[in-house]
Amino acid sequence: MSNAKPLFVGNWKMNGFRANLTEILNVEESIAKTPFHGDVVICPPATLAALAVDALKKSVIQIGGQDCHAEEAGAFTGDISAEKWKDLGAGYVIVGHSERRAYYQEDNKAVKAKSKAVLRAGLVPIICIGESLEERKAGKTLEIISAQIDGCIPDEAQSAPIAVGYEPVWAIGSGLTPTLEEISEAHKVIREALHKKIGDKADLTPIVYGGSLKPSNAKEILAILGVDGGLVGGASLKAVDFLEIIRACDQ
Ligand SMILES: O=C(CO)COP(=O)(O)O
Repeated sequence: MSNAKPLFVGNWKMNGFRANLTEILNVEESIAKTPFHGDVVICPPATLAALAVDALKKSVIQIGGQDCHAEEAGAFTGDISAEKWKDLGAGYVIVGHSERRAYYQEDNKAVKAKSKAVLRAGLVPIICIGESLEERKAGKTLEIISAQIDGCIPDEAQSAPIAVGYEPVWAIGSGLTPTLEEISEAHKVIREALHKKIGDKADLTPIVYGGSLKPSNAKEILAILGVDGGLVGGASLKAVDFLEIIRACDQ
């Protein structure tokens, strides 16, 4: 942890059906009772987002988008702008996820434009960064993640809240995670790079870890200084597992 408010994000990706929302509702009460003073966000597929906002209206769980278009509106078939997420009642939007970078060729410049759009709409961007396996093997991890922070964080972040997700690409969905020392080192470097971009506000910005985070490894990873929560994929689809990860946070 750092001085930032803890944040847990369940990124369902292109998974889940209505039934999964019912499951979340069933454990929502437990999340509310958990002695944890952070934010909990679920980012379901767009088809479930409106249902999720309604179902979770009175709950402590907020809804987020998984991506957005950089423009406010227009002829962009299939896309969703940050303003649409805001209109729906979402509080957050994930931008720059490695799957978007890999499958839709989104580079740091595109991620910066999307981050700007989310801030323009008055929402919190969860800006994702992380090295590939090749970059880690070549000893370039710290250099890459610093450059991603430098390239993705817009000036507007100096005066509005953001969150950063550190997700080593090779750890996503693989069951593999970096060592605790490697995670600690990465978060330290990310915070330093953030300082250069947004000054002391970096100390209050949640930097969350993602990549094969699950109930069995959550406690040790969340105990690392500078890890302010989790960005959870697979394990967030099982509400009880997501709850257990949140409970592993010592706040
Ligand atoms: O990509 C992720 C969350 O955005 C992490 O996915 P997993 O938790 O399934 O590894």
